[in-house]
Amino acid sequence: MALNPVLGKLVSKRVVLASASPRRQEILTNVGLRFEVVPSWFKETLEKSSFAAPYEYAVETAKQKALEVANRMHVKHLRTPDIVIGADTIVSVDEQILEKPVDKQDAYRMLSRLSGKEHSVFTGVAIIHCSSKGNQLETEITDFYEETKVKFSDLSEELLWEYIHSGEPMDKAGGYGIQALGGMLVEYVHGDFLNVVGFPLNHFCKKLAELYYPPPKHTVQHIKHDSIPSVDTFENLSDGESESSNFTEHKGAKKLNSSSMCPSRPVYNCENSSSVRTDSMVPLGNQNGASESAAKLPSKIVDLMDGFKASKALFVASKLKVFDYLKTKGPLKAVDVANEVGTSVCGTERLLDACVALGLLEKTSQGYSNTDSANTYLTSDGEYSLHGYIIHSNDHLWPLFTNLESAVREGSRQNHRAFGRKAEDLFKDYYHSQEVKQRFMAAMHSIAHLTARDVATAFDLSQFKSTCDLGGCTGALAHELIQIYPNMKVTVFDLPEVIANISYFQPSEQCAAPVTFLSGDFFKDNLPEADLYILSRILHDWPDERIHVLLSKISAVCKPGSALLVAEIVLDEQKTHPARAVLQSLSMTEGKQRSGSEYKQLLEKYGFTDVQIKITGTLLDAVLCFKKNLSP
Ligand SMILES: O=c1[nH]cc([C@@H]2O[C@H](COP(=O)(O)OP(=O)(O)OP(=O)(O)O)[C@@H](O)[C@H]2O)c(=O)[nH]1
Repeated sequence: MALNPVLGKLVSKRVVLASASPRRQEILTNVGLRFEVVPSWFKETLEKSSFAAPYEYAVETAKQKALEVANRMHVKHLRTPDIVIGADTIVSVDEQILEKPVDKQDAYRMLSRLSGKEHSVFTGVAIIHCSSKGNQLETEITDFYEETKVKFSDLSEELLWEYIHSGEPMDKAGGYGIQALGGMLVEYVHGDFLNVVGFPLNHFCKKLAELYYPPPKHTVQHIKHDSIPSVDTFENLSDGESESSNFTEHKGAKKLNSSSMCPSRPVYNCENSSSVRTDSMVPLGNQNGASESAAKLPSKIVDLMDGFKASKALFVASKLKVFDYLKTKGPLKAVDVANEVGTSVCGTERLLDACVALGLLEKTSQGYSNTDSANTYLTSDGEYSLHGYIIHSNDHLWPLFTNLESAVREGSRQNHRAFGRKAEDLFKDYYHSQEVKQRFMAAMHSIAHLTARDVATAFDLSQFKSTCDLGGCTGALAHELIQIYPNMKVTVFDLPEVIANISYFQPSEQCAAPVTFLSGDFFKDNLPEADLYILSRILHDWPDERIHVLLSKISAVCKPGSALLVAEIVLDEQKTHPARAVLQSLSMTEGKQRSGSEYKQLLEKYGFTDVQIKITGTLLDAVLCFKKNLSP
């Protein structure tokens, strides 16, 4: 399925997501959908026992959430949205519906019920197309649901309470978040993972494709608005239901006026996870008079045009420590954030709204708060904080990239233009100013910490008893190695100026076998003895002459059978992917990014054999090679 054209159909429309769920916002933002967030005020209080099946409850709740927002926006004389999307996620186990726990005891009740069993997660979704006729809101509703089966392991009391005390269960259906710590409870998932997280993206795209690219006319089964629905799509409407506006909706499955907002017993059967109304809909592409042959929006190019604004919004919010304040004090109104960070209220409000649009923050009537990923990655003390690298990107890379045109024209680094200092002084700069040095170390630490597990586990390194991480900076990778290979002794070898500043970055709990830090210059000084040497994110930075010095030294000190692990982004053979590596090259360091065959060739030149390359699919790939045994 070509996704972009489907989502592209929504580009010119005012799309509203009637949900406060940061996960839903993130899932839709990630695929490039542009939308406003207007959380629904609909209370999830429909009588569960009146629904024949749990998914009917989820679909009806999703619909009522979306209708409440559509109606509110219309009544308030705001511009009526074109499309409102509502969703509701529930867990069903032993014929019970579980929603979000109200407190820790409730979370305990839910999780212990799920322990050791398979359950179903249903997300109901409603897509409401709105239009205004006179003063009346008219809506066309498409709804569907998706089911995913999830099985939990047996959960011990201790694990259960530890998980509950993490706070994660509280805003999540069934009391767990499969995308985070809750993932550890799960034995298997059958079906759409994102459906469990809160939004069945795949089914949603298929639904949009059905709506916007209907099958050729002769295959469409038109249902006349006044026709009697067929028995397999509608349940008996006569059991006590009057012919209310809801009845009209279900009978005709088309137009609703705004008075049909009240939830009432569902009267239709949404079997087969697809709305009974869909087939009867007019192809929407033609509704606003928009021609099908109109130029398709080049969403990728539009995103690239806006990309720098998005990056800068992230950088500025990070620099102002917005995410830190919101983590400890949120939700906060724009004026409170402005007071905390000492900025203008109007500027801050725009910045915060931009962060919401980018999926970094969420906005509710109480104010702005962090999304889960902002707490993890954007706060300066987040578990996998990228704060250091973001500040480095703003303060160092941004000025360099501002001069990219000159860099390309001249084929050289632009430090002199960006910072008034020559490129050769780069490292002197880093280590002479305490502030710049710490910023640089924080940047290196954040990436090293985030990638440490991928690098440490790319190959089984348990055979190596001693490892030396050359240029290992704060020891983020070294600490991870010790965690994974408890028998390994790890030394970090780096410049004295670096080693003098590592204390801030050490993990709080003391590891049983601590990392050894040794000062030295790997171009000049003797290297410590080790079975395994590591060069993580080093080679791409240096010119060939320096690499020659370094690899010759490592090769000389390596005993036969010892190994070298190189962690870098490995380019494809065309040297155009991954984009991160190619874009990094634009900063015009004297070093270069290499393909797998180039690394192989380079390492073999220095006496290493059996070169194995592991493309991890994450931020860093790994290359392992062994020092050749001497010929007999
Ligand atoms: O594994 C996961 N399961 C569920 C979730 C999140 O749980 C909630 C479900 O609640 P609901 O559908 O009622 O949605 P709300 O968050 O209340 O937002 P609305 O404004 O749309 O009502 C949902 O946020 C899921 O994302 C999860 O994160 N992981």
